[in-house]
Amino acid sequence: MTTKIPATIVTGFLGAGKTSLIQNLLCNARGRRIALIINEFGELGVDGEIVKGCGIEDCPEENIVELANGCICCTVADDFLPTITALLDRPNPPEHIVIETSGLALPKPLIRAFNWPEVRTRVTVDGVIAVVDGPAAAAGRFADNPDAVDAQRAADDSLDHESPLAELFEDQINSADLIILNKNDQMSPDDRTAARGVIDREMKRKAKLILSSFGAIDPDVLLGLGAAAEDDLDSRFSHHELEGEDHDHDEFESFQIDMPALKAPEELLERLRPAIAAHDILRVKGFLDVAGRDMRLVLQGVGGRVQHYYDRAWSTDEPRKGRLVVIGLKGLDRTAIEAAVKG
Ligand SMILES: Nc1nc2c(ncn2[C@@H]2O[C@H](COP(=O)(O)OP(=O)(O)OP(=O)(O)O)[C@@H](O)[C@H]2O)c(=O)[nH]1
Repeated sequence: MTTKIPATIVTGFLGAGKTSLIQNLLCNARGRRIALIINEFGELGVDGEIVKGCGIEDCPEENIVELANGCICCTVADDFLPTITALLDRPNPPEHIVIETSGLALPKPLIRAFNWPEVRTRVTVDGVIAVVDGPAAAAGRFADNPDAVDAQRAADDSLDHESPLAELFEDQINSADLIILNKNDQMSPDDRTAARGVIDREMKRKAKLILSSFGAIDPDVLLGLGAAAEDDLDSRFSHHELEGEDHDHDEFESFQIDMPALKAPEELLERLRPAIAAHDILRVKGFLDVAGRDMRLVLQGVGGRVQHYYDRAWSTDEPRKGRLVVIGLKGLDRTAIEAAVKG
């Protein structure tokens, strides 16, 4: 009998901390040969670039495969299956595969893909890990707006739609074998109770919950769950399945802004923060060129929280191009946002 290669699926909403958790996992892999498949919603592969920028010894660049520009759940057959098959066919295949789904992806179609004949005999889903942005959950970001739901039902009582964020949250945590309540450093005891309350309310199956900051969790806890999730699909509730699995992310959109060189990061932050609030931008991330600095500036915005840091020197063979990806609910005013951010 051949042993199947274990695969771990990491899900969770935009900015919850999936990449941070995976970065920590790879840094502490202790010699395990892990391959990483990263999927992003925007065209620009930011997460893959960030992980590669860490130069983790145990995870050479060829072990990081990016699937940008779309959600893995919608491109399973075209993108995901060929990618994983190519990894398995390598002369020296990985010992473990980690898949970071985009923050907008539904995990269930991806888990289901592990039942495809060409994959089923060779890989098993060792576990689905859902990362939750603790402060956002505590603040009610993923809860339904009861007034909006009631108004929708009043207009059409066949509708049972929750907010897109609430639906995704429910689908993601109900697919999980392990839930990571992240950003613990930003939560008060009351926040922690509130965030746990939101999760408990939405959970329809049992999953262990662990608190973390920056996803710093021992790999032995994350890997080796032995869940075989592909055999256990029925216990993993999904809204979109009830609706016929048709899911084209039409509730969300993303676009890219090419940014000129900045004089200093602060000038951008002063423009960005009000733009995020005014346009209810869910996520901004990317790289920036700061005049007179040899280092590339990484910018990360999750809701109203914006962070920035220099991650590595620009290499001589790459253009010093600033680019930001902006993600929000459908209907973003691209022109106004671009004008506000560029200044
Ligand atoms: N304070 C704090 N910040 C965190 C924590 N985890 C992640 N972050 C920050 O939150 C931002 C988003 O983190 P990522 O790890 O990129 O989140 P993600 O889920 O991969 O984001 P997407 O891929 O865009 O969906 C970054 O600025 C992180 O540094 C945490 O535990 N505490």
